[in-house]
Amino acid sequence: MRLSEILHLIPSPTAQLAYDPDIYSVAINSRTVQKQTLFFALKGTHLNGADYIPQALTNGADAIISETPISEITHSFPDDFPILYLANAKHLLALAASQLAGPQPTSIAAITGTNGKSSTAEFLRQLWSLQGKNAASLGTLGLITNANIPPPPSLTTPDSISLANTLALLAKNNVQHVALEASSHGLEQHRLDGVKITAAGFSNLTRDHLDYHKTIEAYRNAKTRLFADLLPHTGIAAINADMDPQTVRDLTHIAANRGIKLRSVGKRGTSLRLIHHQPTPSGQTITLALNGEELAPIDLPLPGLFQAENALLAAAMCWENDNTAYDVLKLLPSLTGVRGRCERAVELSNGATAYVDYAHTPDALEHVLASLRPHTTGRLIVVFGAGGDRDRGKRPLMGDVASKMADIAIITDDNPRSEDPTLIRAEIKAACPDAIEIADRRAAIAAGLDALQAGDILVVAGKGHEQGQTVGQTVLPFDDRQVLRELAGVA
Ligand SMILES: CC(=O)N[C@H]1[C@@H](OP(=O)(O)OP(=O)(O)OC[C@H]2O[C@@H](n3ccc(=O)[nH]c3=O)[C@H](O)[C@@H]2O)O[C@H](CO)[C@@H](O)[C@@H]1O[C@H](C)C(=O)N[C@@H](C)C(=O)N[C@H](CCC(=O)O)C(=O)O
Ligand SMILES: Nc1ncnc2c1ncn2[C@@H]1O[C@H](COP(=O)(O)OP(=O)(O)OP(=O)(O)O)[C@@H](O)[C@H]1O
Ligand SMILES: N[C@H](CCC[C@H](N)C(=O)O)C(=O)O
Ligand SMILES: [Mg+2]
Repeated sequence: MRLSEILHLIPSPTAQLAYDPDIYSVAINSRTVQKQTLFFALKGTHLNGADYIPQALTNGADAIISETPISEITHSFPDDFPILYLANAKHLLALAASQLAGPQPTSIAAITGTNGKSSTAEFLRQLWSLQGKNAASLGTLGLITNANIPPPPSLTTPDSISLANTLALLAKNNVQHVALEASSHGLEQHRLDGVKITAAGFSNLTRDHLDYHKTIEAYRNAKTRLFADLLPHTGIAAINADMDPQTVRDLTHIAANRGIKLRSVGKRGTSLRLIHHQPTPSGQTITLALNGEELAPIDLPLPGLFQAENALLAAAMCWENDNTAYDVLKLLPSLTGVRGRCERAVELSNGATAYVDYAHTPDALEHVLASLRPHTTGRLIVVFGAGGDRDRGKRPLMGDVASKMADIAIITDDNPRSEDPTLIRAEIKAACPDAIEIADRRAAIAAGLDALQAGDILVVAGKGHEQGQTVGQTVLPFDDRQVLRELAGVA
C-alpha cells in the first residue's frame, strides 16, 4: 500500500509527498521496525516514540508519522524522506493496521464497562458456539478459540497492530464471530478504531483507573466512545439499564442522536427485564420478560446477580433480531462459569466452600460478597488486597466494602508491582481497621481456610485467573485456585 493511500484513510490529509514509498507494515516500537515499515512515533505515557526515530531509521523505516512536531525533532533525515506530523496519529495507525492486516471476522462484538467485560465476552462466545458458530473471545483471559493462532500480547485490549493481525488471522481461520473486550485505556488510545464492530455492549461504570483517566467524567467519555465513535449506527447496541444513571443517560443520548436502537437488560431493562432471581445451590433461577412478555423461569448455572446481568447482556448482543431472541435465551442454562469469576475452587468435608473471584474494584467486591451471602448459612470470609501502580483511591473503598460486607476480612498482597506492599495494605486497612493483615498471600489464604466452619464461605478476591504475582519486575508463579486446592489437600 502506498503511503499516500494510507494518508487518505483519514479526511483531508495535508501532506505533500516528494517520495511515496510502498508500505508493507506499520510499527509503534522502533525495535520491531523493518524495511518498508511506516513507523508511528507516538507520545506515550512514559516515553516519546520520537526519541526512538534514530533506531527506527537504522532498522529500515521507510516513512515516519510523528506526534511530535517535526521542528522539535533534532535528528536529520535523508532528502525527501517522508516524515509527517499528526497531533493524534493513533486513529490513523489503527486504520492503517487493519487495512494492511486484511479482512476481519464478519461479526465483532465489543464490550466495555468497569466490571464484567471478560465474563460477558466469554458468555457471548459460548452462546455463539452453542448456536454452532465458530466463535472466539479476546480480552483479559487471552484469546479463546479453537483456531491455532498465536495470542496477542497480554493486555485486555491489545494494541491496534496486534489486534488487526489477530482479527485477520481469525477470519482466515474461518472464525467469523468474535467477542472483544474494550478497555477504557484501549478506547482512549484508539486501539479499536480500525475494528469493524457490529455490536457493542456496556456493562457498568464505577470507580477504577482514575490514576490514568484522572476524573470519572474522562473515564466515562473514554468508554462511551464505543457507542459514540466506533459502533456504526446500524449495529447492535446493548446496555445494562441498572448501571449508574449518568452513564445510562449519556448512552441513551448518544443512541438517540445517532439513530441507534438500544437494547436494555436488567431489572430496569426493557428488552430483557430481570423480574426475579432466586439463588439455588448451583446458581440461580431467573424470571425474564422479553420485550414485555414474561417467560417461564430459566435455570442459570451461575451464582450471583452480577453473573445474571452479564449473561443477559451477552444474550442481548447475540440475537440478530427480536424473532431469534427466544432461541438465544433457551441457551442460557447451558452456559458454564468463567475461569476465576466467582469460581467454586474447593469444598471442604464440613460443607464450607471457597471461591476465587477477580474482584479488584470496590463495586466488584461489593457484588461478589453480596452474591455469595445468600449461599452461606454461616460467615462470609474474604481474603483480598489491591494492585500496586494502579488507582490508589480504590484501596480504602475496597477496605470499606470488606468491613461492611464480610464477617472476617483478611488483607493481603495482590500484585504490588513497583510499590511498597506494606503501604498498599495500610491504605486498605485505614478503612477496615478490624481486618487481619497477612502479607504473604499463601499464608493469608491458609488463614482464611483455617477459619472455615460448616456453612461458611471464603472468597479469595482480586487475582481470579492470574497465574503469577508481580512483585517489583518479577512475576512469581501464583494461582489462587491451585493454592486453595493444595492447602485444602484436594490438589
Ligand atoms: C499506560 C498504557 O496504557 N500504556 C500502553 C501504551 O504504551 P505507551 O504509549 O504509554 O508507551 P511508552 O512506554 O510511554 O512509549 C511511548 C512510545 O515509544 C515507543 N518506544 C519505546 C521504547 C523503544 O525502545 N522504542 C519505541 O519505539 C513505544 O512503542 C511507544 O509507542 O501503549 C502500548 C501499546 O498499545 C501498551 O502496550 C501500553 O500498555 C502498558 C503495557 C499497560 O500496562 N497498560 C495497561 C494499563 C492497560 O492498557 N490496561 C488495560 C486494561 C485496563 C482494565 O482492566 O480495564 C488493557 O487494555 O489491558
Ligand atoms: N456486572 C457486574 N457488576 C459488578 N461486578 C461485576 C460484574 N461482572 C463481574 N463483576 C466483578 O468483577 C470481576 C471481574 O469480572 P470480569 O473479569 O468479567 O470484568 P472485566 O471488566 O473484564 O475486568 P478487567 O477490567 O480486569 O478486565 C468479577 O470477578 C466480579 O467480582
Ligand atoms: N486489568 C486490571 C487488572 C487488575 C488485577 C489486579 N490483580 C491488580 O493487579 O490490580 C488492571 O490492570 O488494573
Ligand atoms: Mg477483563
